[in-house]
Amino acid sequence: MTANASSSSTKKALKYNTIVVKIGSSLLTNNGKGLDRTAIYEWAKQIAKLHNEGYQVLLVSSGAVAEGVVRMNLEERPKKLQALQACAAIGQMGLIETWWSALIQYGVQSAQLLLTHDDLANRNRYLNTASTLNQLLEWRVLPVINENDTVSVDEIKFGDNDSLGAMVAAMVKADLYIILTDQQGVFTDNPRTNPDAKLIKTERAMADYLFDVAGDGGKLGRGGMITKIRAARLAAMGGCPTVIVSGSIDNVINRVVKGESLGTMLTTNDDDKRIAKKQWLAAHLRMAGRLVIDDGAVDAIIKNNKSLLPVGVIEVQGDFDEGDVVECVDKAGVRIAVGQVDFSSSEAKRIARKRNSDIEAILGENEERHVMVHRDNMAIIV
Ligand SMILES: Nc1ncnc2c1ncn2[C@@H]1O[C@H](COP(=O)(O)OP(=O)(O)O)[C@@H](O)[C@H]1O
Ligand SMILES: N[C@@H](CCC(=O)OP(=O)(O)O)C(=O)O
Repeated sequence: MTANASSSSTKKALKYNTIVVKIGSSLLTNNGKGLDRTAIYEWAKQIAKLHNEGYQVLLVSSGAVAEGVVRMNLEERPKKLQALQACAAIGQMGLIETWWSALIQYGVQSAQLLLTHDDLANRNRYLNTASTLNQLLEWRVLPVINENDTVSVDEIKFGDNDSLGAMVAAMVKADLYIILTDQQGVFTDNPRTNPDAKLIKTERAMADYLFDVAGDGGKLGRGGMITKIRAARLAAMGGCPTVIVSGSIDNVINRVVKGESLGTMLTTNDDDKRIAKKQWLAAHLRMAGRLVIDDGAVDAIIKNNKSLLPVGVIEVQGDFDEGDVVECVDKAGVRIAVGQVDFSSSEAKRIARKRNSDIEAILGENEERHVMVHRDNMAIIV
């Protein structure tokens, strides 16, 4: 991300440059009585301080539905999707108005971004979103992000803001993702039901046992600890560590950013990045296209852990861009792998079955790409 010129000298000394802070419904809402404005003003103060010190802070804020429920005097969170969406539309007004008023007190201008999963999965929309975010950060405007609940249905929704925050962290190459919640961090069991549960201070985001200890959320939030662990893994894929911590601790955001050990730190390293990427690919539901590959390519991928080269591609199906996730199937149509393709579908069609030495002649001089799907960007399925 582009740094603000005036703050670049400060930034060099900072441990973290770009930070995504996510605040969940269970914290933002005053025990079901609408937005906790006092708490929001307190977090705004902390965030503004970091922003004014030269950090790039992005905020992912839940709370729209919970605020909508209160504004409509409903007894409880509705079950029907359209009523939830309507509540979100009502509550989002209050949410963004509160954040704007709180941040502007400290001279921090803010902007609202409402995103869906599709906006980040579709390459064109991803690039548009990324360039808007870039422009806002360059102007030193603080993005306040929530899911676009109006258009979110199963297929295109994040379902929880924990993963939305992680995707944003990956997009801006954040160096820290902070999830504020209503517990001290991740415990060895749900602390609501087990008073003997112990706080986990630090762990690899990819540690599998975390899924065994993480349970569901409370009444107002939805995802619970499971979605936070999943989100930390998504962030890990981009090399970004996650801290899950209580939003009620005094000056918590600044203290975590300054390196104090609070809550649970979920770390990542290069190996974990690779594992997380492969898991993310394997979990991908919507394929942008399909590459039919020959037997030699199947062997190279499965037995020899090689990348897929254009020469092994028999047929290219679908309309996709460079970087999209496609499936690789054998001649019988059996899925062998999924991966991020290095060429658009129109380019891929022109170089299918061609040797690497022919690619420059087909796609133009100085063409440096020669791998259809790199093994680091591929998850083997069989
Ligand atoms: N192992 C665990 N450690 C901590 N909290 C847990 C654990 N398992 C389940 N939880 C639950 O997750 C809740 C936080 O998730 P959630 O209610 O979705 O909050 P938010 O609105 O902040 O996203 C906690 O209140 C707690 O009841
Ligand atoms: N977009 C929804 C977010 C719901 C949600 O995921 O909440 P949480 O699990 O508390 O972060 C809202 O603003 O109400």
